[in-house]
Amino acid sequence: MTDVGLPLVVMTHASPPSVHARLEQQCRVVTINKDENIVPRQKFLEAIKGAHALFLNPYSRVDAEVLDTAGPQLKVIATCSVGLEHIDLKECERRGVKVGYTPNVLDKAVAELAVALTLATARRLEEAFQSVRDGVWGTLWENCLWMCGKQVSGSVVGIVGLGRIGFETAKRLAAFEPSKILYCGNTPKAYADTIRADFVSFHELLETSDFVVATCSINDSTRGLFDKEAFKRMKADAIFINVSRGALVNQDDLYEALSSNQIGAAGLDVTTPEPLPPNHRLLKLRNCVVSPHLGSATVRTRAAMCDVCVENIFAGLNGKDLPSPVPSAFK
Ligand SMILES: O=C(O)C(=O)CO
Repeated sequence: MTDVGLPLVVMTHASPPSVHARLEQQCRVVTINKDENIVPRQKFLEAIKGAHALFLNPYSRVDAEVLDTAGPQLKVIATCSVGLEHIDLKECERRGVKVGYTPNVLDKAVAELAVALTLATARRLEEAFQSVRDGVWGTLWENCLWMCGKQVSGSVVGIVGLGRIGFETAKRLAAFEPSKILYCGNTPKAYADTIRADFVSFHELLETSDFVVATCSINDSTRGLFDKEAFKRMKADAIFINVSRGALVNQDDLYEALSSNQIGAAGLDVTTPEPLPPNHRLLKLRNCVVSPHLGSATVRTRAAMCDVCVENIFAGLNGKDLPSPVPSAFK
């Protein structure tokens, strides 16, 4: 049987075999890049010509050029992410191309990573592992403050943006018995009462928290939120964690704050750019830990995200409403 009459789905990345198999029941599937994280732009443009659906990772920018290149038969774009800043949503809407994304299914995985990064940064785990490899473990207890870090219990935890991911993160950190949980954002949230979190201003949160955890989404009002001014307001031993987007942070200001010990340490799962070049000056700092944007990177969560994408693609190709559409408020 020939599959030439089937709609063409172009995927930017490899996915679990079961996801492929489901798509192949109804579509022709082309995977652009099976090995590398980020598809080079030219390769992406070449591959999408004639596509009816795009199945994207969040590193593939969709703009007018992409939509022109794909052609007018393009019906649906399914991004395997909750972040949408790589897609020109207005341009898609203008052309009648539906866009679906993957909220909800990744909240818990990102929250677990936020907790892991918080603990790894607070307990200096990267330095600690390295000290064992370097054979300097022997100094332990010659100085009882050797390799000492901070603990969450008894500390003030501040969550910037108590949305779905922020709430899941706060719930998990609550189990460590912080003295207080604070949060800030546009409006107080009723569900914050279940973890006894207090709504405060951004400035009060910065000035009071021992741990400042950024989980808010990126938009015009949060871009560059963590700048020189913000770091100046934080406590001298504050720990800053970012699992949202690198663009929330002015990285030069963060570097200054960390290298001058204006704040204690930072744990970043997101940076600008991504990947962060291995010789970047942030990576030379003892008090900065960086993971390679692993928030949703568990086998189960990635499979769930891919499943949502498949459902969005099938619905879009069949002219139906997407089960997980981008809300019109985001456009
Ligand atoms: O889905 C996204 O946008 C993420 O960044 C998850 O880590």
